[in-house]
Amino acid sequence: MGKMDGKVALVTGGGQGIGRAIALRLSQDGFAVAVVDLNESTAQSVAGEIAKAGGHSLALKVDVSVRDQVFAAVQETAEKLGGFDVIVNNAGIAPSKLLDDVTLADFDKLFHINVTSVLWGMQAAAAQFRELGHGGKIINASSQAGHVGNANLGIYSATKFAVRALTQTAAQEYAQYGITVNAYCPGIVQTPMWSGIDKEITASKGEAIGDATKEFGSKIALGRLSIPEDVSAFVSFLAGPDSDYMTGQSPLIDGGMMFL
Ligand SMILES: NC(=O)C1=CN([C@@H]2O[C@H](COP(=O)(O)OP(=O)(O)OC[C@H]3O[C@@H](n4cnc5c(N)ncnc54)[C@H](O)[C@@H]3O)[C@@H](O)[C@H]2O)C=CC1
Ligand SMILES: CC(=O)C(C)=O
Repeated sequence: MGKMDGKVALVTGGGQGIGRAIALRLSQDGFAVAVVDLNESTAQSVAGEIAKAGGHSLALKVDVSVRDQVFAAVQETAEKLGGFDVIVNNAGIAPSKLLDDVTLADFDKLFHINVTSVLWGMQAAAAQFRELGHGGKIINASSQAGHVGNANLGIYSATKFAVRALTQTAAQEYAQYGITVNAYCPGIVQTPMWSGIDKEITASKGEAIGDATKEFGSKIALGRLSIPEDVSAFVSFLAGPDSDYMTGQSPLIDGGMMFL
């Protein structure tokens, strides 16, 4: 078993991609893990992987943009897994569009799923930590696109800047309760989300599928795209005791893409 035996974590968007890797890694670390996703079957499949490897898990179908559903998921997790110590607000979407083409419906959908959800997750986790009488860790998904505006992904970038703002504010407001709040900011991670972005951007420019990946990829100092496990290793650090003196931070895990 792992260093975090007896602790409980909830991971949103845990059914695939980065969230799946985080759920599996936190389980390896010893956490009991609630795998939360809008897609019930992928959440169940990841919970099944955890159980097969000898861990404890729970799959929950939740739309993270709906406050009551997020609060109910945190409560159910605490009751069924026997505590609550870490939330990873990872779920997100990344449709690409030029700014000129963005509608109010596009804007609202992106902000509700990528930002409002993080607010609900932080509120629900902080309330649960206080009810249980201890501190905890809140970990949010931002992006390199939360440090620099990305062409074709303008509103997505705005949501990820907003996640950094919420992370900094929550770190200040929740420190008095022993709660730390940090974010992770990956570059390109090879997941279904990134494949979708490449397809949309290349189609809009009349390029071949894969060209957007080549263009972004050529800027990575370490010479390779990242995989979900590059991110989950960092989230493991944020979820464990070695990050206890860190709060309000949103570091890049981008292979050196941002300083080139
Ligand atoms: N893949 C990449 O290159 C990067 C991703 N990120 C961020 O990392 C996070 C995870 O990304 P990926 O794993 O690549 O995405 P993905 O699209 O592969 O997986 C996202 C998961 O979130 C779930 N989800 C979407 N909307 C939901 C909702 N309303 N309620 C509950 N679950 C919902 C989906 O069903 C899916 O399982 C996102 O916040 C993303 O913005 C950040 C930087 C780079
Ligand atoms: C999707 C995303 O956040 C990227 C490519 O940084």
